[in-house]
Amino acid sequence: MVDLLLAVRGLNKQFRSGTQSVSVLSDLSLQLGRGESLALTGRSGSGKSTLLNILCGLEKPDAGRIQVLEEVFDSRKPAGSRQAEARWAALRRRQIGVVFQEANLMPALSLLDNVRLRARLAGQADDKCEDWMERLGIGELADRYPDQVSGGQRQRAALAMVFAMKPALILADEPTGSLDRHTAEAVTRQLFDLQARHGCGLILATHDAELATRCNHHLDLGHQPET
Ligand SMILES: Nc1ncnc2c1ncn2[C@@H]1O[C@H](COP(=O)(O)OP(=O)(O)OP(=O)(O)O)[C@@H](O)[C@H]1O
Repeated sequence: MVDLLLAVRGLNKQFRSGTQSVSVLSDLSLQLGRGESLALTGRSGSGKSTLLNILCGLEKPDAGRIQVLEEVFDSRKPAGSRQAEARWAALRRRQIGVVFQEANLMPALSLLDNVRLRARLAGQADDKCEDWMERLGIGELADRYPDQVSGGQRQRAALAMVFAMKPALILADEPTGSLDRHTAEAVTRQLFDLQARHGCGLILATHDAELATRCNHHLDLGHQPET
């Protein structure tokens, strides 16, 4: 039996703008085991990024229950919101690695120091950071600062940060979205290779149908109601 990493039940999320209410996620449930991968697909605006944000605690659902490892967040039994935020922050520091569209790099640190910092914050050794950067094809850019490299290179640095922290779960929003085909293929290989070696879970949002077929599971958010 697969060891469960993530279990989501009855997730609902609406956004309100003025008098209008837009339902983005409606009664959504999913499960992910250790070592499993899930592709989130769906038209633009179908809620992929919103779901990823909820799964790492950066966005609050209106209703639903989320279990990540041993931590449970249940809208019916709201703990103090500060306490819940602290538990989410601890998960993001050590267990959940996020690669979002806007790479989260510290502008005052070189790419390598960004990766090293991420490893240390997660309680990992930082001696493999240069190696991760090499494997992602940005080894030569180690001493550059985030504003001295391209968007795709920043995205790969963000991936190196996630690899260095050795999380239990990786959440990636269009991880190859700004890369050319050749680089995207190399980065994808590293991502799946890491996942297989460390047995972590992977959820990725993508518009790339071929990338989605490489995952164990596939969830199409396109059918979610719009209003
Ligand atoms: N803070 C917000 N306030 C109001 N509406 C929002 C907010 N964030 C997202 N939305 C809306 O929620 C819907 C889902 O957005 P989301 O970014 O999750 O979609 P997506 O599937 O990731 O899109 P894409 O493929 O274009 O990245 C969209 O209609 C978006 O406009």
